[in-house]
Amino acid sequence: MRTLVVNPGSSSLKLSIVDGGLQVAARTVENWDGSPDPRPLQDVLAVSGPVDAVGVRIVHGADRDGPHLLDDDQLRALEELVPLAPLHQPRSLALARMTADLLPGVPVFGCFDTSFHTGMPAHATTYPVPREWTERFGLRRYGFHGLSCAYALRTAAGMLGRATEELNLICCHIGAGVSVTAISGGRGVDTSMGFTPLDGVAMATRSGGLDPGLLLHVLRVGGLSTAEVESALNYRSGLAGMSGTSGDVRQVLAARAAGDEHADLAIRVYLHRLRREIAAERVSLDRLDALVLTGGVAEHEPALVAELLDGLTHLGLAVAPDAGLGVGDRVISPDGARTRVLVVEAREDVEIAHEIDKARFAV
Ligand SMILES: Nc1ncnc2c1ncn2[C@@H]1O[C@H](COP(=O)(O)OP(=O)(O)O)[C@@H](O)[C@H]1O
Ligand SMILES: CC(=O)OP(=O)(O)O
Ligand SMILES: [Mg+2]
Repeated sequence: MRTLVVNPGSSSLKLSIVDGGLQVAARTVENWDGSPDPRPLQDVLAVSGPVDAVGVRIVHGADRDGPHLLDDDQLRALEELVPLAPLHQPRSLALARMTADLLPGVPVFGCFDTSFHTGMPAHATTYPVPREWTERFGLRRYGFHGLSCAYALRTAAGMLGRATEELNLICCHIGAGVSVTAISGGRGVDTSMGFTPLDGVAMATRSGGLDPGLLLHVLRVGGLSTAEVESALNYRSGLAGMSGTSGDVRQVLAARAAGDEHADLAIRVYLHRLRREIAAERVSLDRLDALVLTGGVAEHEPALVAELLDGLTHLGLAVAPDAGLGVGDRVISPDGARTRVLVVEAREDVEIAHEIDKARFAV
């Protein structure tokens, strides 16, 4: 079965045609401004020819477990989640509508970042706020990057020769969005992103978790509107906000190498928060088999990965001295290490096509 996968991230639009688990055509728009332009879709379809299904990555699916056919009712229901993922949800829904128009008669499925985390225990999903708020506002930790985690888990299991259900992993997705997830029994058991993908560690342009008192202070003394605060936390924080350079790790690293002290501090904060979160996720696992690093930064910045791991030796994590030279999915921990460290290419496209194949076969 041939599937067109549409993956709108916060910094890029990734289009991929997957057939039998393999990518047969692809098109990536880097530094994507979010405009729903049909041309990249038309280009990739011109290369691949007809497709049997479309899979759209949708970041917020609330408690939806597995792919859903995106009919008008589903799209309307998913529209209600826009305020909980303002960077992603509108883009995904616009693209779902556009592909349905471009490919009449081809089923369009939504596959959700949240599905992998729907089995999280209540002690990980519940916020310590008045119970009345939890019920009235539907507050809970959802977790995101679940399609990436599911693919990383399947790949790690293959690399380590173990069944997915028996592996205990920490998966760090380090792209424009960054998250850390504890995985056990084939599912997420705790994760750094929360009710929204703004929580957790520092990201390219997002702040990650903050002291709620800090936000109250800024609102009280700064006279800022909700929209101004939302925009600052989503687009002008994280690496971009701290460095004043860019949210792109490549540019911040270049500025640091040129002696820029703000870029240097930004990288130190970014790594410190990642290490803190990795240590925090460790408490949800009775044993850690492997740390899996995935996403554009993990895949392409071996020196930064080595710097990250340098501060994690107390968790039994280390990188082999010659690890930086590898490409593709690889083990980077030293030979014989009890806890392995893996770098796995983020392939949400392959995972989405896999989920749709499974769902259609089950019908
Ligand atoms: N050689 C590289 N190619 C692409 N991205 C890179 C490279 N080196 C570092 N990166 C980082 O990876 C980030 C993109 O990661 P990716 O997982 O593709 O993001 P997303 O899917 O969240 O848009 C870029 O912002 C950049 O900082
Ligand atoms: C959930 C999320 O942050 O996704 P991305 O990294 O693609 O922006
Ligand atoms: Mg991504």
